[in-house]
Amino acid sequence: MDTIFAPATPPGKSGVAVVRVSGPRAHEVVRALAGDVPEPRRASLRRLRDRSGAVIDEALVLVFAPGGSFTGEPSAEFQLHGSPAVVARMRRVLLEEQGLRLAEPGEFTRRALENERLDIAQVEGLADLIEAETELQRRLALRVFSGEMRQRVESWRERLIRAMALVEAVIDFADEEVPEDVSEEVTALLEDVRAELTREIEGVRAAERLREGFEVAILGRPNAGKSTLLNRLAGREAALTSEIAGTTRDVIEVRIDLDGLPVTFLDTAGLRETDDVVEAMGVRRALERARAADLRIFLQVEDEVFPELRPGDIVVAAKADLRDSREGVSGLTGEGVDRLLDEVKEKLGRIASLPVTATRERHRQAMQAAVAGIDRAVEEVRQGEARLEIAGEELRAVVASLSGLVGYIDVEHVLDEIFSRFCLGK
Ligand SMILES: Nc1nc2c(ncn2[C@@H]2O[C@H](COP(=O)(O)OP(=O)(O)OP(=O)(O)O)[C@@H](O)[C@H]2O)c(=O)[nH]1
Repeated sequence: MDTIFAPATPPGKSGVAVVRVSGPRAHEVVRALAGDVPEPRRASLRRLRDRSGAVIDEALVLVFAPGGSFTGEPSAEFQLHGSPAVVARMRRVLLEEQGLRLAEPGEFTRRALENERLDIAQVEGLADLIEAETELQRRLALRVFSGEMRQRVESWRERLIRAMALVEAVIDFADEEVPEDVSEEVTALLEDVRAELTREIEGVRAAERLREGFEVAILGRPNAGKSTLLNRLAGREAALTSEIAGTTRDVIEVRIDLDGLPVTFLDTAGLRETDDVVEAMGVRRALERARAADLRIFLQVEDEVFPELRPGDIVVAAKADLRDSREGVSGLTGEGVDRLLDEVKEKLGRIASLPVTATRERHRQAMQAAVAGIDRAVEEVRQGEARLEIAGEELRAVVASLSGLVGYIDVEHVLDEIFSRFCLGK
């Protein structure tokens, strides 16, 4: 096993730059640079020197014993002064004098997984945590990272195994007339697990939105004031506005942190029949994006109707500043914008508040397969004693598919997907 190292902090100037080292030779490297190996987990100030004795930097050194490190290996962290020159010097010493290898993106985490310090769902949570930009994303990622998936899988497994044991007891003692009717208890256990899985599956879409961001499309006639509203939301001139109808032709996106909800607002071409080929393409694209969006805001100029309107969408009067009633929203003056945002928050927040741990398509598929397997098992049990053996087989497959959610084995393709997005030093 190679001993690897990587800067854990981004390149550039900073107060402190952290360089991590992990692998069998980590402590030996600390001794070579710092003169001794400080007590594990105690921050110790040391003068780091290269082989010639020249000082590299004065740094805090943190040593971790194999059982108590992130990777599960002997490891160490050097907290250097955050200058590009210090980090470059350190890097050269570790590469050339100590013969270490620069870690690949995600390699520390991969080792943590291989040493069973983390399960695969936690690795997914960690990836999301590093990517988290908003408060709700952080909370969701932390829940997954903290190992909640493993707890749930464990509780499903226990009940499934109990059901399997009951089924097998009947099979084993078939000749001895032990079998009282177990089908009721088995079915109850299975229905229980099934209900929880279904709830998780229903939450995946919401969790995915939370991870990747919600889309809210702004729609309406040309000149309704869509671009002006978007710019108001963005706090900058993201979209061109003009008194000429048909100004916006492509979809313009603005990403906003709406009290923890990651929301992308889409400004779209005004909806109208047009002979202009390019504008018509814009209208078509607007409608496509609006269809896929999580929520649509229709800016209403008069009392036109919107065939694209769906339940839950928002219709709001445009250019409130020109109206006697002052109802609606005005991108120009900002009137009604907070009210509109509250409504958006309320609607998206409802989607985002489901208490799920399943956050990815991979989880959904495994759970869906488990539900299908449970359904087949329940059906076999219903068919009577002769079919119990098949029911048992089904349940074994269900357990396997749920174990895969947190499994340590068979995860290569999952890892490649996750680690391709990891940053260096994690
Ligand atoms: N009084 C008033 N004028 C507005 C408001 N919003 C937009 N306008 C004006 O209406 C005109 C059209 O605004 P845009 O924001 O470009 O409208 P749009 O819906 O994006 O138009 P298209 O890109 O053509 O679809 C511009 O002259 C704006 O200054 C508003 O809230 N109040």
